[in-house]
Amino acid sequence: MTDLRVGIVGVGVMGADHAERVARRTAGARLVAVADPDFARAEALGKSLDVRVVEDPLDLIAADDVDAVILASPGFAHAEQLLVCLEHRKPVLCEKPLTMDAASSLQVVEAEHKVGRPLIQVGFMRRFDPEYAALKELLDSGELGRTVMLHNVHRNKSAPVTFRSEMIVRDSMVHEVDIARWLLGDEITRITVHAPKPSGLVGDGVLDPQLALFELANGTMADVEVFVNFQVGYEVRCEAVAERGSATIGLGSGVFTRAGGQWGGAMPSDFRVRFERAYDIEVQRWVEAAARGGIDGPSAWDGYAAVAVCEAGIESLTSGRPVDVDLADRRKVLG
Ligand SMILES: NC(=O)C1=CN([C@@H]2O[C@H](COP(=O)(O)OP(=O)(O)OC[C@H]3O[C@@H](n4cnc5c(N)ncnc54)[C@H](O)[C@@H]3O)[C@@H](O)[C@H]2O)C=CC1
Ligand SMILES: O=C1[C@@H](O)[C@H](O)[C@@H](O)[C@H](O)[C@H]1O
Repeated sequence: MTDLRVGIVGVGVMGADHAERVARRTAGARLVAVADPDFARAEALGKSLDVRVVEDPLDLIAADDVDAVILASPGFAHAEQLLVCLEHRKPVLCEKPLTMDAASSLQVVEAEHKVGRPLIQVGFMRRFDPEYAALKELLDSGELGRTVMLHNVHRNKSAPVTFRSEMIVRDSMVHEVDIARWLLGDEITRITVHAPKPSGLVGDGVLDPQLALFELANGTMADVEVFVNFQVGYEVRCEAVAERGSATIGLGSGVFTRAGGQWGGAMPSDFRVRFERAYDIEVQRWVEAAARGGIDGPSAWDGYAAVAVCEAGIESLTSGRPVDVDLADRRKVLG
């Protein structure tokens, strides 16, 4: 079988990481082109990986020698670029968030539905992380009884000063939104987001950290602390509490030592280190699915549902009150 010819749109932190992954360690795929409005950045990467550089992202999507696309552009660019991928019937792995608001995400879901087959996979890579996958398998086995709630922690070492309060919901908490829907097996119907007095180490007016509570249609609940300027390192934990026991993941990153009266281990510096294996598996499986013309992971609907929850979360952060999630009826949209 010939290699899937992949083009990458947006080659900042995540796009450059995916470019390296596709070019050097993904079987069945060949990186053929990169595009970024920051042409100098794209050119430097294109040169180092020996691939074509395209100035306009929409030209890359349309190019005849690109079979499938990875969108690692900023969220504000996703809606238009996704619609162009659909127009050209190109499988696309789109980094989260799907789009910036629920209305445009729903338009994307509807446009994909009109095409008649799933072409959009959303970059919720945690579903491919071996620890999260093992937790899901354990919970689904029923060994611990019915799962009743999740406690999550999501801490980044630091975030740029431009990372505002609503971005903490839309760009960071969105991962727990997806994980809660996936592990607990239902839609989130209500979200409350609170913020304590902010850390003194964050930009003026930025509400960091935040504490959120998700209520799901099946009566389960999940909480999450998101703290994007934690200073220490990258830490993502999840404890699932079930009727007959609990299970925690995220403690074992790096070498976990007990010595000299101390316990602990190295902390990863950021998501590229902690979730390296998850991104590798995600992209490998997406390449295999895209070569068959489809997806193998979180769908456009998953992306839309997460955006709808985050939109309600941003409203809750502002009002301090629980906000019901306004989600379209899946059966009506997808038939
Ligand atoms: N799954 C995950 O763990 C992570 C996902 N992300 C997601 O990846 C995407 C990119 O984020 P980063 O790489 O951190 O951002 P970044 O700011 O490092 O890079 C974004 C790149 O996109 C380019 N760009 C700007 N406008 C564009 C447009 N209209 N079309 C194409 N490219 C454009 C910029 O010049 C820049 O090179 C976002 O959707 C973000 O939420 C980011 C970090 C981790
Ligand atoms: O998606 C990601 C970033 O965009 C976001 O800014 C970080 O908070 C997350 O940990 C990372 O996984």
